[in-house]
Amino acid sequence: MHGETVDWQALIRDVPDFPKPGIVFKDITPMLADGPAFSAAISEMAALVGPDVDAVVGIESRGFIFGAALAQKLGLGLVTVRKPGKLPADIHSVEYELEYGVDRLEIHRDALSHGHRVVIVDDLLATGGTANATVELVQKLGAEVDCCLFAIELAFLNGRASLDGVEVKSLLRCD
Ligand SMILES: O=P(O)(O)OC[C@H]1O[C@H](OP(=O)(O)OP(=O)(O)O)[C@H](O)[C@@H]1O
Ligand SMILES: Nc1ncnc2[nH]cnc12
Repeated sequence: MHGETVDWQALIRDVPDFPKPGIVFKDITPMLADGPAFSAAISEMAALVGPDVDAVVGIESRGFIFGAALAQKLGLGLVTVRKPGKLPADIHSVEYELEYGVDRLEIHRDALSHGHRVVIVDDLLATGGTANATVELVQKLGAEVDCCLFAIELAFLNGRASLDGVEVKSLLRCD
C-alpha cells in the first residue's frame, strides 16, 4: 500500500497557539498539497470502510475535503453536515463543544432515512464533540452509523471514549 512509504508526520504541521493559546493545531494543508500523499490517504481511508455503507457524511469544513474524495472513491453519495444557517431546506440542529469553543451543526431532514448506513468522515478527532453531534444528527433521521472515520486522531484527548458504542477508525494517531 502507498501509505507505508508516506511520512505522514512530515506532512502534518504543528502550529502552536492556534487558534488560541495552548492549542497545538494540526495543519493538514501540506498533506493536501502533496498529490501522492493525499491520494494514498484517501485510498487507505476507503479500505477502512465497511461493505454495506450507503452514503458518506462529511462534516464542514475540513471533513468535506476528505468526505467528498472518499465518496467519489467509493462510488457513494455525500451528505453534508453544516455549520449554522448554511443549509436551505428543513433541518435538524445539534449544539456541541469543540477543543476551542462551542458551535452548532445541522443536517437536512431529508438527507437520510431509516435503513441507511453511513460512514461519518472528518479530518481530525479531538474531543469527539463534533463527531458526537454528527452521530446524533444521523440517528435523528433513523439512519445507522457504520463508523466514524478520521485522517488524524489526537489520542491524548480521548475522543474515542466520548463516541461510546460507535466504531472509530483513523489513519494516523497522535499521542
Ligand atoms: O473532536 P472535536 O473536539 O469536536 O474537534 C474536531 C473538529 O474540529 C475541527 O473543525 P472546526 O470546527 O475547527 O472547523 P473547520 O473544519 O471548519 O476548520 C476539525 O475539523 C473537526 O471537525
Ligand atoms: N488541535 C487541533 N488541530 C486541528 N484541528 C483541530 N480541531 C480541534 N482540535 C484541533
